[in-house]
Amino acid sequence: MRPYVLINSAMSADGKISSFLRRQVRISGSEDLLRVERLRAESDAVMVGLGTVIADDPTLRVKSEALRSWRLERGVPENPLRIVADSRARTPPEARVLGPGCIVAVSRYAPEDRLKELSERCEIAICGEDRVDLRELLEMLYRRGVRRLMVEGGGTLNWSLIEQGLVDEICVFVGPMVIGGQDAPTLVDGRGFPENFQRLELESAERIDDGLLLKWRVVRSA
Ligand SMILES: NC(=O)C1=CN([C@@H]2O[C@H](COP(=O)(O)OP(=O)(O)OC[C@H]3O[C@@H](n4cnc5c(N)ncnc54)[C@H](OP(=O)(O)O)[C@@H]3O)[C@@H](O)[C@H]2O)C=CC1
Ligand SMILES: Nc1nc(O)c(N)c(N[C@@H]2O[C@H](COP(=O)(O)O)[C@@H](O)[C@H]2O)n1
Repeated sequence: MRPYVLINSAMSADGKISSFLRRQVRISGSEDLLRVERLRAESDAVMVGLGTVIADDPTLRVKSEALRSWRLERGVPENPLRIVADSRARTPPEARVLGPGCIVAVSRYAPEDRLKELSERCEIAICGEDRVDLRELLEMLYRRGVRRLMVEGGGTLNWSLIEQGLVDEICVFVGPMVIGGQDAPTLVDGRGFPENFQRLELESAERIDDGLLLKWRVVRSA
């Protein structure tokens, strides 16, 4: 058993989630950021890959005091669990995502000294031989009570999850800009499907913040 998995992302009109500099680009408008904040608050855990930690240094916490109180009233911690997929335990010790409530998922390939240092700042979960085994990780999270997992990118992690059939829903805010660049990260990177592309079913399309919020359901092949 695994949690319900929702990818949330913001991309430019040309499908980029950042520029070729791979630094955080503000694509969402204020209304979309509020929506993302609510999605975080409604999730049991929020996950990113190491690439996003290095590029964006996200907190992955719920910033709104009202939403944190809303969670507490429901008997859950102020913030969802924060998960980083990081096969070789390269998360910088000063990364803002670390601290109580953070799990760094590593592979058995992760060096002992890095694990020792990181384990002072977060919980470590070992899943997979040379790369984080995402299915194993999701099953472990389910056993720990995670029923709804929000994935906040980037394109490499999104690809692995989609390729392995581990995603249920994709929410994308398409912002009013062109970023361009053949090396700029896109919503889904990785190797890509040569054929038999992952099919999606459009659930809704809504105009917000001078952009478009698209919600897609991932179609399971029979
Ligand atoms: N606009 C938006 O909504 C968002 C934009 N971004 C942007 O995306 C860019 C970062 O993208 P990207 O580098 O792809 O980052 P990811 O967050 O996808 O992290 C990728 C890394 O995760 C690690 N990882 C561990 N296990 C796996 C696995 N099974 N499958 C895939 N990856 C795994 C890998 O490192 P290792 O092999 O060492 O484990 C991999 O290099 C930045 O520019 C950031 O600003 C990011 C999030 C949202
Ligand atoms: N929804 C959304 N819109 C954008 O324009 C973005 N650049 C991102 N990036 C994601 O948001 C995370 C920031 O997290 P914190 O607010 O610092 O906790 C970042 O890591 C990306 O996942 N998202």
